[in-house]
Amino acid sequence: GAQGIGRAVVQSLMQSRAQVAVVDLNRSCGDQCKSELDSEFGADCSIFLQCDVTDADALTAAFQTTVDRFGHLDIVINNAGINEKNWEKTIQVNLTSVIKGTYLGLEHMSKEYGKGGGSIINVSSMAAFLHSPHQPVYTATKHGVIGFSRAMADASSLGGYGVRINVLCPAFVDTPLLLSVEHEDNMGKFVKFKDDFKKSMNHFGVLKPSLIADGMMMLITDDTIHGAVMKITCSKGIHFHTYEPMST
Ligand SMILES: NC(=O)C1=CN([C@@H]2O[C@H](COP(=O)(O)OP(=O)(O)OC[C@H]3O[C@@H](n4cnc5c(N)ncnc54)[C@H](O)[C@@H]3O)[C@@H](O)[C@H]2O)C=CC1
Ligand SMILES: CCCCC/C=C\C=C\C(=O)C/C=C\C/C=C\CCCC(=O)O
Repeated sequence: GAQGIGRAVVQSLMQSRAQVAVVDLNRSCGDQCKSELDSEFGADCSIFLQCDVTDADALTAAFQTTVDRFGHLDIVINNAGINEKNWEKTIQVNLTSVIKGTYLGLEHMSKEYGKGGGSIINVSSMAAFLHSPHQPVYTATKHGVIGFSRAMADASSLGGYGVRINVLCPAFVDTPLLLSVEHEDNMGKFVKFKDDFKKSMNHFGVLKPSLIADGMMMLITDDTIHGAVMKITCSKGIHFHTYEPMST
């Protein structure tokens, strides 16, 4: 992502000397991000690929271009997310593309395909632990990201893929996405709940994108973390969700 949480994560990755492909639909935002990265880190360390993640062929090509440019892939972050009145599109971006991005990441990193392993982080939300009236379809997609990612993490363990798969669930973060709550195009009929949504933001507080990047770097660098669901909130900071063990 060229803005918001994605932009903060790119900054942290590049400060850690990673080479990064920034994939985003928004060309002007991507060009600005690339020019900032070139000034700070040099032009060879990043590429910007304009791509709609819901276009399966374009996403496949973006992965291939990244591997062609940098030689191999170690980390995939499926971060794109929207909240739109067009709820089917919301599902395509927030869930279907996360699944596609995970499968493509595995094609390029899994030992099953003779590759060297890696790390995939899928971005969900604390909305997956609430059932607020402001965003039913957005909430459903974020539940879906957790279910899919945990199941794929188990598949990776069982199949010896050598790929860690984790989920990151932020509470409210100060990014342009929060502004969507004001717009009927985004909220549809739920726009009438916007004041309630803002009350919830005031109650729970709003996080800085840099803290989400810190959590992301923890998931990337700690190779003991696999199948985990990281939550980041104002009250508890970076912590992990705990699940009841399955009955035997
Ligand atoms: N901001 C918040 O309060 C929270 C955000 N999240 C999640 O974090 C992720 C990032 O969100 P933010 O940075 O806040 O949003 P943002 O709106 O600032 O950035 C999202 C980026 O995704 C890109 N994008 C949207 N549709 C795309 C598509 N079809 N193909 C490619 N790129 C596309 C946008 O151009 C934008 O650069 C999302 O998955 C969001 O659901 C989770 C919890 C809280
Ligand atoms: C109203 C729809 C807008 C959807 C897109 C905008 C914002 C997205 C926000 C989130 O994903 C986060 C949503 C809900 C969780 C927020 C806070 C919970 C904190 C719980 C706690 O601190 O214990």
